[in-house]
Amino acid sequence: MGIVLASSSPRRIELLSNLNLEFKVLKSEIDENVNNKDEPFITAVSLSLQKALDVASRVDKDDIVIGADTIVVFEGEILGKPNDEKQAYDTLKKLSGKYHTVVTGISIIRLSDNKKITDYVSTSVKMKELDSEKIKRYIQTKEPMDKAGAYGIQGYGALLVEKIDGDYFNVVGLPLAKLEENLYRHFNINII
Ligand SMILES: Cc1cn([C@H]2C[C@H](O)[C@@H](COP(=O)(O)OP(=O)(O)OP(=O)(O)O)O2)c(=O)[nH]c1=O
Repeated sequence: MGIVLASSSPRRIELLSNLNLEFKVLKSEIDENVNNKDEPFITAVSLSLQKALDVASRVDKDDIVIGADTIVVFEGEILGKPNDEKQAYDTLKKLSGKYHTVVTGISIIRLSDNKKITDYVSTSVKMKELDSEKIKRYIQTKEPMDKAGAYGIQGYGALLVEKIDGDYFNVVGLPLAKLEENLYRHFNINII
């Protein structure tokens, strides 16, 4: 029996490593199709479950598999990862000076006893007013490209954020306290 993180995200791997938990990493191969008709948290939870199920089918049935998906929601619309610099610019322009919500869905599953636990965490983030020059310079750092909402709060993106209300780690991509709560309650795993 082991723990498997169904993710290729270096942020998630690093966050989980900080807890001194032994785990393997396996990347899921699902298509991340976002359906804007569902409530955003349903999208995040559903994608996290698809990632966990995909990886669970390739590991030991006794393994506990963790999947996560982070989305950025602005005025009810999901803002995904930008496909190009123009999209990154448009996303950051939208977020400038306003509040948005970062939602991470998590799924923890074990096929041997058919346990499938899902949960999510929302964090409210207020961006500073960003002028066009600042946005362009930020895009030049290349940081926005692989990130939901076109920014990374853990990097230069920290300089764009005015304040947050909620779990910081959720914004980075893995709500550690909520994850630990579920690992303890449903799988009897005690980290500290
Ligand atoms: C808002 C925000 C997002 N992000 C990242 C977290 C996620 O990695 C990414 C959202 O994409 P995800 O699809 O959640 O994750 P991923 O494709 O990077 O990795 P995998 O599916 O293999 O687990 O955006 C930050 O790193 N910092 C931030 O401040």
